[in-house]
Amino acid sequence: MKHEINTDPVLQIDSLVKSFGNNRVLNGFNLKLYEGENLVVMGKSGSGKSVMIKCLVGLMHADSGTITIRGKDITMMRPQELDILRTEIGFLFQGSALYDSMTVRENLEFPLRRHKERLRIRESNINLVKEALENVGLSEAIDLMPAELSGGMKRRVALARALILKPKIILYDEPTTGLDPITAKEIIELMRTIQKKYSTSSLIITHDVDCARVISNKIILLINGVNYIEGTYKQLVQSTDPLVKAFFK
Ligand SMILES: Nc1ncnc2c1ncn2[C@@H]1O[C@H](COP(=O)(O)OP(=O)(O)OP(=O)(O)O)[C@@H](O)[C@H]1O
Repeated sequence: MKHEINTDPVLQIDSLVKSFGNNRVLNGFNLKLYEGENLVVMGKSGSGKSVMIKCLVGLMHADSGTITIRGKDITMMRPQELDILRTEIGFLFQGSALYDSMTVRENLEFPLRRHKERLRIRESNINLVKEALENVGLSEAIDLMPAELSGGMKRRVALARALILKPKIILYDEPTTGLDPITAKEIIELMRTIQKKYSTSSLIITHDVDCARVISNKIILLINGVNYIEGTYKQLVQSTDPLVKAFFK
């Protein structure tokens, strides 16, 4: 792992607390994502992974704690500032979330239209769209509608859209859910290729042990609202703790 020496995390969560009534979902959760790292967060269904992601992208307010992205505390940010910071982060959500009424090309142009000028990106939209589709091996799909794509192709297009503004951080929320094992492997390979090509830092939420094994530099298990344990896949898989073992059966 190439980090933790003389570098600040690109993304840091400190003592995050979030309750819904009496249900304390996050109870002092911490996370540090370093440059070029693939950090996987695993947790059982209902453990608070989505709540953590929602706090991270500003869709939900935490009760307490701080979230720092590239040195800026987002919990103190106004919506406009947050919108700008979001352009530095690519998101790949569960279910791909493409706009069904737009072609692949229009789906990819969407973030460009919103942010290109402010980001001072000079390249033409079409070149950026072509480059992004090339990166995910789908150049030929440029004029198709989402309904004409398979689940794996949709995930690739969503990944191309997440990459089009060349973000330094990518958040993957269940990137392989709903895909057959072969397509899931292809997506994992693609995530690795992209990480190498653009030196992105990735935070990956997944249930998929195979995905965690292949892609992670480090894994955090979110249990009872806290980082129950952190370590490499090798370290965690050797744990004798029944709570940890349950993840790697
Ligand atoms: N808006 C909300 N209002 C009330 N409770 C909520 C809300 N959002 C989430 N919760 C609760 O927070 C807990 C964690 O939910 P969350 O969706 O983060 O789990 P998860 O780890 O992402 O699960 P999964 O792996 O199934 O997606 C659950 O008990 C859920 O009921």
